[in-house]
Amino acid sequence: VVVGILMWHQPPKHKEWKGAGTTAHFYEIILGRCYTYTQIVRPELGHKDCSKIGKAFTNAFLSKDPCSSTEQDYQPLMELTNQTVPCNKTLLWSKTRDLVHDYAWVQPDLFTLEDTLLGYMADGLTWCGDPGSNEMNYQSCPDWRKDCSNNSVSIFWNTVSKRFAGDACGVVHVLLNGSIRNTFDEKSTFGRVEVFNLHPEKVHMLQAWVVQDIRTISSNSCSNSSIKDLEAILSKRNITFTCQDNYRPIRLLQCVKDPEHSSCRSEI
Ligand SMILES: Nc1nc2c(c(=O)[nH]1)N1CN2[C@@H]2O[C@H](COP(=O)(O)OP(=O)(O)OC[C@H]3O[C@@H]1[C@H](O)[C@@H]3O)[C@@H](O)[C@H]2O
Repeated sequence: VVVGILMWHQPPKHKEWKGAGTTAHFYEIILGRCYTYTQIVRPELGHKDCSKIGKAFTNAFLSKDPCSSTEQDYQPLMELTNQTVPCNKTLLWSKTRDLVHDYAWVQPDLFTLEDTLLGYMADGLTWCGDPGSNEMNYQSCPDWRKDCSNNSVSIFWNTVSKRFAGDACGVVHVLLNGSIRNTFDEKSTFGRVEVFNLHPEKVHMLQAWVVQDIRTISSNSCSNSSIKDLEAILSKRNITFTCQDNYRPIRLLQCVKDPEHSSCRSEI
């Protein structure tokens, strides 16, 4: 009888992956973030059924192969979290995660994906399930490079990024990193998903702000060859492209963290 009870108590056997496992207390975190967002951060969004949204989120990946995740898996969740971003207020980014959120924090009328309900709920978390169990796999989840690219987390970000770009209108902004060789990376989510889901009949301009690390020598990174590639893609899609080097408000934000740097000493 003891052996039977011990066998019965065996934790579910999950497949071993090379990435970190589901974030501990995942369900409680997304539920709490949903209530925080809808009741405190953006109450103007109106009532959302957070328990339904939480269930739709976990149902998107529980008991499913975490290497065969699809956009379809996330459709019920997407339908419960529709949100309109005002025209001219969409802010995309690539390889500038920290700086873009510092800037969005001081410019609350701009929306990065994290400033929408789904992005706010999922930011920084990991999650995956397992076909052989109805439990989350807290031990490991697929790594994008070492296991598979169609994993639960990557497909989620592709799906929500696609809708976020598709919903944009007016002038869209993107914050790019002028300190790396591929300032515009065609393989990034911005380059692969968002650029191609902007609707030319709604979005007439994409304005790029290219920022460089404050310690690197400032050169005109808007003339970077990868930026020319971005311009070519957009002109084929009938979207005007403009580029601004070291946009002053963002430069000032960088100087907050590095006030003694020579380029920060000019009069404000
Ligand atoms: N927490 C967030 N993650 C992501 C957002 C996002 O908005 N929030 N993403 C993607 N994303 C995930 O971040 C890394 C790559 O970033 P990184 O290599 O720095 O840049 P990406 O262009 O791939 O992605 C940023 C772009 O896509 C949306 C957001 O609206 C930005 O305009 C990759 O795993 C993506 O799946």
